[in-house]
Amino acid sequence: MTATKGLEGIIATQSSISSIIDDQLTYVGYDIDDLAENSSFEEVIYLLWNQKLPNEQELKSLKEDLASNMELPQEVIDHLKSYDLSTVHPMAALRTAVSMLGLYDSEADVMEEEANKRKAVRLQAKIPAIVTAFARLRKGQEPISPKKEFSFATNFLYMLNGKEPEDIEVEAFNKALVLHADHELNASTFTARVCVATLSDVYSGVTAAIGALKGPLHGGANERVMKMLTEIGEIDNAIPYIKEKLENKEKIMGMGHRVYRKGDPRAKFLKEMSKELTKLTGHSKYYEMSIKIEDFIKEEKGLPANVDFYSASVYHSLGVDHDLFTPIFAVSRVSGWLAHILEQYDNNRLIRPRAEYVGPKGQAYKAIEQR
Ligand SMILES: CC(=O)SCCNC(=O)CCNC(=O)[C@H](O)C(C)(C)COP(=O)(O)OP(=O)(O)OC[C@H]1O[C@@H](n2cnc3c(N)ncnc32)[C@H](O)[C@@H]1OP(=O)(O)O
Ligand SMILES: O=C([O-])CC(=O)C(=O)O
Repeated sequence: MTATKGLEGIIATQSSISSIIDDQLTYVGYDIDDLAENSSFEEVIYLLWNQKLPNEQELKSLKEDLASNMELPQEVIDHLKSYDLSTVHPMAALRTAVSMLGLYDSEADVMEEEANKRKAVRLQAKIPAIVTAFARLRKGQEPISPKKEFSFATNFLYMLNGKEPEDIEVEAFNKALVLHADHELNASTFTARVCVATLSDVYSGVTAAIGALKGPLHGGANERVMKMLTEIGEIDNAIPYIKEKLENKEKIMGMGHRVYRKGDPRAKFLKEMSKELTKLTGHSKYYEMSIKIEDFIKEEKGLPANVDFYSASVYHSLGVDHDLFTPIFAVSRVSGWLAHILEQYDNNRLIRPRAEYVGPKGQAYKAIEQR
């Protein structure tokens, strides 16, 4: 038995949800380019959970279910208020609040398929409510209730900012949600599947996945991309800054990917949005800097930009606090986690790989006074 570091290239499960073949991403066989251009995030949620696109009635019903499940238990809001809001990272708050939601769901441990689907709707609806409630509470503002007539993307921006968003903001945010929704067996999705394969509950699976997404090598990279762009400050500083990082063997956030070698098909959409939105909001320098960094890293290291790279300047242009970038990733990716959790339950077997033992062998126990 020999271990493959980071399980690179290992096929760990079969799945009908999304695929990456020759650097192209599909959700249930639909090309991501097609979905990014045409679909609403709600359609994508339906697609991932049901392996088919919804008809008008099915979509209407899902939209109503989501909008009517966004209210949070008062206990969760009170709990958020009890944190030290000036220091707690929103991903840590989200991880804890999602775990807490399970305490107030009477079906939390009911393992029937229909009950799991109902919990999926509740989690998909309540995660944006947690993120926006946290964001408002730490600014001394009260959480805002969603509006039933609003789309998912509109409601998120409305609950965050307290005003109805512009069409261009909704369009960009909807597209970002579609692009981040699922990605085969990425680290957080794998975490969710490992967790529920023990027949643990949906809340445990999603809580575990949030923990995995939080790390800087995964979803946490988007916040760090913005930190990098802010530190660089001016376009002319970009290349010297990156050269120094590379000399110090530091990784450039938002660059590289375990699966994509030539390029991430989602990045072009985010790049285009970044160009448009940064221009509109007077933040073009972040787009210009990003281009320089992308070209330089491609040339020097042969590494492409990943989904986190241009999403940073997109969210910045939408006026989102930088530490909310990864929670926003979770708002979208939970749709994929839930699809994978349902798929795992549907054809479950405990996930339990082996380790190649490389430690010492044949040691004789010594009494403590002889060590
Ligand atoms: C939504 C997502 O999760 S997308 C990924 C988000 N993460 C990031 O953007 C963080 C930065 N990127 C990375 O750390 C990596 O590219 C990963 C973790 C995403 C993928 O990594 P892997 O394919 O496993 O590559 P690994 O980390 O083993 O690196 C292989 C080589 O490429 C280099 N490399 C990989 N990514 C980068 C990077 N972003 N900057 C500089 N060098 C890099 C490594 O230093 C290493 O070089 P070496 O062989 O000379 O030591
Ligand atoms: O797939 C991965 O390794 C990382 C990820 O989640 C993504 O790119 O969306």
